[in-house]
Amino acid sequence: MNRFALKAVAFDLDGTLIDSGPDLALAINLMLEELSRNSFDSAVVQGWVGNGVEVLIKRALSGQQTIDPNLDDALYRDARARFDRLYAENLCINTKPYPGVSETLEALQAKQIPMAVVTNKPYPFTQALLVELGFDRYFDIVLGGESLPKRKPDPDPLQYVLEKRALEPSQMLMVGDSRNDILAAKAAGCPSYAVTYGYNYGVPIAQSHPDWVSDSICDLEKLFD
Ligand SMILES: O=C(O)COP(=O)(O)O
Ligand SMILES: [Mg+2]
Repeated sequence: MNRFALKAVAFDLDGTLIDSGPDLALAINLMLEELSRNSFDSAVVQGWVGNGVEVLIKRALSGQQTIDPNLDDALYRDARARFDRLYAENLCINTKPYPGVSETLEALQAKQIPMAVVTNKPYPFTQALLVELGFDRYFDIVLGGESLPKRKPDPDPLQYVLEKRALEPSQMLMVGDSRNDILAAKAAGCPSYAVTYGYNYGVPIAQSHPDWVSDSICDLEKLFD
């Protein structure tokens, strides 16, 4: 992979820039409680993060990673309304940036590297968290999981950013924690950098064959020297 071609970065959010899993699990368990359903260990719920809120809620209602094909749509819609309220109320209780994230964003901005957020998290939660954590000033493009008709692992959100920036796929690095990020990057033709600390359904991210894999986001900045 020719790192010298790199001119821009697209970052995943949950599990890459911020450890939002505990607050997502809290909101899911409060939602399940309101629906008089059993709650789950935070770690179990965090293992279901990565395909957006609809899939997360459907997994929670199914009680497992594989969504029950007979899940009632009215139940989902009721649960979604409850989750949206409960997560908005508990958005940033325990959510914090991973080590090295602030320094990396600062260093890339100093190098004038354009940065985008491409997340499967709904846009309103994404934007509110970026503002709350003081990260919104780093990103001129922020796409949520419901911003476009298709989300990661489809390449569409990355292609949208490439078009806006008039860049070739090889010029934009996708940075993520889950196989959906790496699949989206490969489908768009973008190189990918995976961090090992996020949420990837308990599977090592190296199995998705990113171009770079690291325990830390700090190594990323050196690719832009
Ligand atoms: O909300 C999710 O399911 C995951 O969000 P992410 O794409 O930022 O990891
Ligand atoms: Mg993620």
